[in-house]
Amino acid sequence: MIPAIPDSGPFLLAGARLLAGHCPFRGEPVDRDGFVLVDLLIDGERFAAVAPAGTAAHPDVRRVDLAGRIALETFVDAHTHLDKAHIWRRTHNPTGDFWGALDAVTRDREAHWTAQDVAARMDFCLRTAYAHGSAAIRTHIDSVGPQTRISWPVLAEARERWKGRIALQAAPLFKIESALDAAHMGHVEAMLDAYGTGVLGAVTYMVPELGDGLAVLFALAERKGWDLDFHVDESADPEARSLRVIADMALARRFPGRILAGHCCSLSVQDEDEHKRAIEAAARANVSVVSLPMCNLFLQDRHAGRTPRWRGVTALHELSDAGVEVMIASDNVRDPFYAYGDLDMLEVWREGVRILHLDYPFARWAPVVREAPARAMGLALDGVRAGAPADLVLTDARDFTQLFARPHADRIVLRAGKRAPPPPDYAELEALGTVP
Ligand SMILES: O=c1cc[nH]c(=O)[nH]1
Repeated sequence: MIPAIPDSGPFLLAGARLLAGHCPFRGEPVDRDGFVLVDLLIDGERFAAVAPAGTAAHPDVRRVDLAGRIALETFVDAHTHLDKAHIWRRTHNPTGDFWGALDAVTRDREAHWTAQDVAARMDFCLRTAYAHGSAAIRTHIDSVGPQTRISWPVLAEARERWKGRIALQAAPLFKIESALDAAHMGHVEAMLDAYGTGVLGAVTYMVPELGDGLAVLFALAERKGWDLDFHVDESADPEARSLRVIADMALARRFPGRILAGHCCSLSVQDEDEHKRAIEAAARANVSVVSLPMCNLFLQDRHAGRTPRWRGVTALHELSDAGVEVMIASDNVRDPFYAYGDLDMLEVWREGVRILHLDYPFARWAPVVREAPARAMGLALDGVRAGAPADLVLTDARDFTQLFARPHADRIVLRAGKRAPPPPDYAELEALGTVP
């Protein structure tokens, strides 16, 4: 059990196991998993000192002996859908596949997504993510028909309310064909101007309008100085090749912003030539890729009466080896696209390790839940160093297999030196009317 943490500082967390890459000093012994042992002095909201274990003796300060337990930095979740979350009991996915999800969400959105409904579910999500240790989140916002004008003000209000605790970004979500509809794009542009976070996006797949639709989005993003974030080739069809189309367009236009491509599932079922060409193009165009391992495992290769043979995830190792910035994220939570999940990046990491083999060595992949998504989102993170906010996720694990063997529901999330509240109770969802 993790020892009790004082309610107020100053206090010393002695003998914490911190990833060497997160440690502000060098020269201390690094263990087989890539951790160093450190002492962390916390005073008020900030770290007052970070020192090699055993060297920060403060006789007047309360000492908590972590005895080699792992202390992680907070997480960054670059791809979520806070506007859809927790609608499962109201509208489930009868087939469990992608098309069943799309149809169910459309029905639920048209019937229920008032500002109040979206705001309540979004706030539940943010409290959950905060409790699990996330400090930054990007959500996609379904921007279709009248929903566009309902959801964006809600997002802006949540963003303001969570400022300083969770950095919240958002990208609009609509089919790429809709980029050719001037009225639709007028609404999207107006909402992003008023309430957006400088990120434009859409869902891309192999429709005849793909090139023209992308050109509209690239041109708008260039004019506004926005980044781009796409849902790309979320499919088992090897002919789904929009990742390369996006990368080629970025190169041709010398796009100056950041581009994040989510899913890219079909990349891992393409023939060797196409697979290589797409990866090379993504690397040259500086397109980052976020894999959504839990949602892909749920939706992809699902056929009634047949056991799945494919994990559904993109070629993350090959992308990383080619120099593409790669990361993993939560994606959907208890909605028709994914029936489970809890905006818990430690769960995403644990499942990512298993589904995508993000181990051997574990530490090489640790940036996929923090540094890589932060770069893709353009965020500057405070690390563990004297003067920085005392933000940590304390666990009972002492090595990576202990970290990934258990869910660590007993973790202690420290934000600005104080223990974060636990995740909200599901009973709240009943009271919010999100459950029939
Ligand atoms: O919400 C969505 C939309 C598209 N694809 C997903 O995985 N989730």
